[in-house]
Amino acid sequence: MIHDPMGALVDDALRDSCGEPRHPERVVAVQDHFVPAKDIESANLSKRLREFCSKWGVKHHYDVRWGICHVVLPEEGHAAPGDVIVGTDSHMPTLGALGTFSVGIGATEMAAALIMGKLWFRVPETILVKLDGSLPEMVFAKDIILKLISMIGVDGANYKALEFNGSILKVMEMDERFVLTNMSVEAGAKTAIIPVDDVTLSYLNGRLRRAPRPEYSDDGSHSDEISIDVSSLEPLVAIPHSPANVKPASEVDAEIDQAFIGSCTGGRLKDLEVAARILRGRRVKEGVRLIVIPASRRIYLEALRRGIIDILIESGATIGPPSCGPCLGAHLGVLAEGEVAISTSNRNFRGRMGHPESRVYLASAATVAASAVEGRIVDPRVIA
Ligand SMILES: CC(C)[C@H](C(=O)O)[C@@H](O)C(=O)O
Ligand code: SF4
Repeated sequence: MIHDPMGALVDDALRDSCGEPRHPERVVAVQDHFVPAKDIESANLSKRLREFCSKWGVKHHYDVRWGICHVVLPEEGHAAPGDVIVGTDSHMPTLGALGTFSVGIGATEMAAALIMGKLWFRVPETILVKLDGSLPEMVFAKDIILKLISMIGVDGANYKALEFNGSILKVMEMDERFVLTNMSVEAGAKTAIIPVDDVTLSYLNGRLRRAPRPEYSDDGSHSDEISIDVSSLEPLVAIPHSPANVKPASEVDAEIDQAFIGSCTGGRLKDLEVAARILRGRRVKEGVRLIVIPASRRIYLEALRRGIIDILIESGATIGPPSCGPCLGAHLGVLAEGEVAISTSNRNFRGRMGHPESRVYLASAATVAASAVEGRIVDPRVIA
């Protein structure tokens, strides 16, 4: 997978190596970060990726409108259990929720992978993360993964694989599973995986382009094990400037300027649905900007059909086109100096969503929606 911010670099690296893609039919290109183009530089990047695709015969090219790569690949059937997938984005492990081995790589490695059709990896050790219990009201996968990151730290899983298992997975839908694998990266994980089960197979039904070949861990193959009883969790927030800096939402005291519901870990249908449940019949606080960006056009369409978008707009939200949007401070909601945002995205590093003196808090869609109503960070159970 190659996307718009990296396509030009991959093209340069290919040219420097005098090579060409061996299997263009295995390449997927997605225009998602700076779309629709926000300035001349991003327009040029998008153009370079388009030219790359036509030059090398890359047919799976998802241009402006399709959505974010980590959402589009699974939706369009490009991630099958057992696949080894590489992509020029750090959140590639998201696809591990479908039982793939998926990792992020740089442009030169991508050039090598394209030319050779293979890459070298050291097999990562696997930490088993056992999630048992039952999720309390208004507690979601985002709260579970924030809890895990706070327990092991931003380097706690460096070059390791995180495997999620336990009784909670049996009742966890795909939209939530992707949140766990996506944000494993924020704990340093090389990749993440969830064993393929009926939930995976029913999600894949009708989408897949090839037969699934699920792989399962051997007994005793994990280097470590972490258990979390999710019954004891409450809505959590990562406070600036680290995803490991986690506190209960009820203990955070912060007024907000902007609330963002979107990104590859917070713009799925489930997130929009949960937000609409809270925002129905309520108004976003005067002075707060609520920006909602469905992570793909399929999600956008489904949210329209279900009346979710109406509820969000009536509450005062602005809806943006499927893209990464403000997640990396690119466009559609960049923060000014001193501004504070709460966001369903995955990173709150200094300056991530705009000015270095802005502050970003991370939370579930429920916590973000409730905070938009109150104008300050709150535990969503106070208004749910
Ligand atoms: C721009 C891209 C290379 C980057 C990444 O690899 O993660 C982005 O998606 C991010 O989330 O910071
Ligand atoms: S939504 Fe954010 S985290 Fe995800 S790929 Fe885009 S910029 Fe990266």
